[in-house]
Amino acid sequence: MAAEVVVVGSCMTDLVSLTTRLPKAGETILGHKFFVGFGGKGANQCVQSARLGAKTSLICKVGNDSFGNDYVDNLKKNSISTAFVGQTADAATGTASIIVNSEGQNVIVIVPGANLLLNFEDLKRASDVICKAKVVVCQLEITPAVSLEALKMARASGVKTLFNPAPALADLDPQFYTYSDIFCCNETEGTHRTPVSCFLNAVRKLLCLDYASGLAKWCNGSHFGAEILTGIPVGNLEDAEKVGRMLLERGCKLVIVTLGAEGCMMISGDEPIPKHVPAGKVRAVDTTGAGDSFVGALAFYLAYYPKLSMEEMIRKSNCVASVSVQAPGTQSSYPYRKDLPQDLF
Ligand SMILES: Nc1ncnc2c1ncn2[C@@H]1O[C@H](COP(=O)(O)OP(=O)(O)OP(=O)(O)O)[C@@H](O)[C@H]1O
Ligand SMILES: [K+]
Repeated sequence: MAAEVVVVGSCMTDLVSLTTRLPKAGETILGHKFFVGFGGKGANQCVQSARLGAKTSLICKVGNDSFGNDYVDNLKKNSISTAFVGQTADAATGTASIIVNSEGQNVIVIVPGANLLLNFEDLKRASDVICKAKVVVCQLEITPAVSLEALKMARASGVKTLFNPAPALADLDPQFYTYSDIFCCNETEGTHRTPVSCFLNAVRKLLCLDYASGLAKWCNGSHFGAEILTGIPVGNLEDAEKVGRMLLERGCKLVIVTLGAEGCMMISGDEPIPKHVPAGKVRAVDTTGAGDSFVGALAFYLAYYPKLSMEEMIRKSNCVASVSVQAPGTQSSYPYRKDLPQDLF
């Protein structure tokens, strides 16, 4: 049976070492803890969608190495089709190597590796699954031209396209706006949290195994945002509305700006008056990966509950993402359908 939600995107292995201080150039120091986690925006979003019950397929590329093998196992454990997960001998599985000291400072090296080898040929091979999907979801952690091509293939078959422009590119190809049915970006870092507070929350929960990819994005400044796309810093709802209008003018049909604890702002050509869809009040322990939880949930609702209003889909996706912020880590914090209030389904 065809997958209803198809994600074309990244897989990253997070390699995290905790030390008391950061090493100087040429120095060797001892760390006190090491852990490995599963990350990458494409995989994260696909995992959240699958955990809500969506039939999913991830189109991605990992290395022909132990990290790649482990990642394929992780996807299978989440009931995701790996029919179009390529393994290449030409690059290693994408990694984020992160060293964090006890003050929360870090050094990070991201090697996208195999993610950047996902190519047009791979999409062609998967064209049947892309064209039969209900929703195709893309981000920017693979070669942007490949994401754009996937959106075009989906659009040509009348498949709904959900695009999450993360991490942000200042010079995003304008075709991304016109080929996105739903363009879902976050605000730029607001006052509701900082990378360091986000990180400290995560470290307090040392049991977490896979927060690092998200952390890496916060800390290396590649965290995408409405601000990077439009030049407008989003500090409040009005700013978010301005950003939404600007993105609509660039050709998007519907724009969602996620606002952390404040939920989301949505605006569309059909409903040009911006609408705030608040999230419920929860005690957040680690917001890492919330954006991917939201996008994965939205893809699920678009595919399985197409008759719901967009506002209702966003409200439900807010509920799912707000559960993820109450647990440490990224994929490890994503809820399963059985653990959620059944009125979400
Ligand atoms: N503190 C919070 N309380 C409740 N819900 C939250 C909170 N933080 C995030 N969320 C939910 O998660 C969604 C996405 O959050 P956010 O806007 O922070 O995305 P993001 O910046 O892409 O996150 P990240 O980069 O950490 O994955 C929000 O729209 C909301 O539904
Ligand atoms: K989390």
